[in-house]
Amino acid sequence: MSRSIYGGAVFEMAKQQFEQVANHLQIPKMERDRLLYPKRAIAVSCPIHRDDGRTEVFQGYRVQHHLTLGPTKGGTRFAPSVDVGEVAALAVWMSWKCALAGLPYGGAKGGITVDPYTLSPRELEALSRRYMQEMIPFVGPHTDVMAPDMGTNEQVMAWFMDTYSMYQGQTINEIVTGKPVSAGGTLGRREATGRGVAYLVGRALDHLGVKAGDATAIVQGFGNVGSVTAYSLAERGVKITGVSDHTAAYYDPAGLDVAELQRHITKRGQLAGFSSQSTIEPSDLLLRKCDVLVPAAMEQVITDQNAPKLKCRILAEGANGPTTPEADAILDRRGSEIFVLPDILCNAGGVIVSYFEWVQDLQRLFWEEAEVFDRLYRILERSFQQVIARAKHDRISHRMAAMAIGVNVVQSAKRTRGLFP
Ligand SMILES: NC(=O)C1=CN([C@@H]2O[C@H](COP(=O)(O)OP(=O)(O)OC[C@H]3O[C@@H](n4cnc5c(N)ncnc54)[C@H](O)[C@@H]3O)[C@@H](O)[C@H]2O)C=CC1
Ligand SMILES: O=C(O)CCC(=O)C(=O)O
Repeated sequence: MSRSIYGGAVFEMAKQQFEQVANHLQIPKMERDRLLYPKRAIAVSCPIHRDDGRTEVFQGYRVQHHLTLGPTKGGTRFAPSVDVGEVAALAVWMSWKCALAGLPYGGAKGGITVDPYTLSPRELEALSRRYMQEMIPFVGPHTDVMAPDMGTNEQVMAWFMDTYSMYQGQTINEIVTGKPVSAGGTLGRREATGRGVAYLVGRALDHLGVKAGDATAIVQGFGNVGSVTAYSLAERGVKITGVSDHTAAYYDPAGLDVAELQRHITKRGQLAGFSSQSTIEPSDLLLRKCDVLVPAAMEQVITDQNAPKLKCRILAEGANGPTTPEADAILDRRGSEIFVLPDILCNAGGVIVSYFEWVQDLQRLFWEEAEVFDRLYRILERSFQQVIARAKHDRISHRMAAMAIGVNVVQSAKRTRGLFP
């Protein structure tokens, strides 16, 4: 690629990971740009009226990585960090994630550069609707299907679906996933990512011969992924000793009450103010001793600075891209000390159940919750087994194995369709 619009540390990280796996797979140089660089990137300006009467314009993006296997699929992030590079990296990771799980999708991701915590509910609705309105020419149930990510939720998905449907003159549920059940969503999507993380942690504990009832876990981020992961791990008997969000971090070796934490969040909207006794420095949280460490917030929180000091047995990546390549190299050197569940495997529960939601919407035929989770766990189990086997066979890390499987799927589909070069 001569010059690209994709810059920044997060895209560099996705690129570095891809180059490593491409070297391992001996992918010819001329094929690499085709696999890595996104098909399309859309940038839009979203003006809204603020509650104080001002007009403010927010920048929005959507990056569609490849359309080789079907429509593109991925979440929409509302966060101050959002830029085209971050969104592109997340779209690339979505592609490897969908391919590893065997879903008929390419990856996409979108977002708005905004701190959603500073918006009133009316402003959030106006911005969500304006963003979808601007995206209408570029998305569709068979082109690109959005879903939630950081800073967005079921309500935002309902506004997206409603805005798109109003412009089409009919209800089109299948334009987004992660909707409320009352607006054509599926049972289980809200919990899918966190329950998937907990399922895979259970499998990793089995692998290490550790009983869930003897294990402890620390979870960074207490939003959709973090809170459901904490809850589901606690249900499996794991003691939750640490949690954090963007406002506070708590650690108690005796265990924290996840239901209490959830009630506090529902009331206050943030973890701050939960307890004065167990409060600790957020940066310390990741370094506390535990069996399972779950980063479930931002990218690049496990770095070359803290990777040598991690005291966990399992690193379960609920977040996308929490571990930098430099940290990965350190974890590799630490060998079997830390069992890594890489992001594209660990947090795939969300997009897998999104796929189920899309299928149900297209068919207008809805499943029982038990069927959703039974099918989810079967796919996760297959992916887990494939990653473990590939890592062992090729003598590579779990991340490289997961990516190798995903990249191979996309590469072979491109070759078969004749889209290369
Ligand atoms: N929502 C989903 O279905 C999926 C989300 N993910 C990934 O999981 C991660 C979290 O996403 P969601 O839970 O959906 O977002 P969310 O918006 O529901 O929650 C994010 C959480 O992270 C916390 N947070 C933000 N900055 C932080 C910081 N500096 N330190 C500690 N906590 C911080 C927030 O306070 C909040 O508790 C992201 O990386 C996202 O891309 C991955 C797969 C699916
Ligand atoms: O549910 C989806 O379609 C995508 C979820 C997502 O954004 C992710 O897996 O990172």
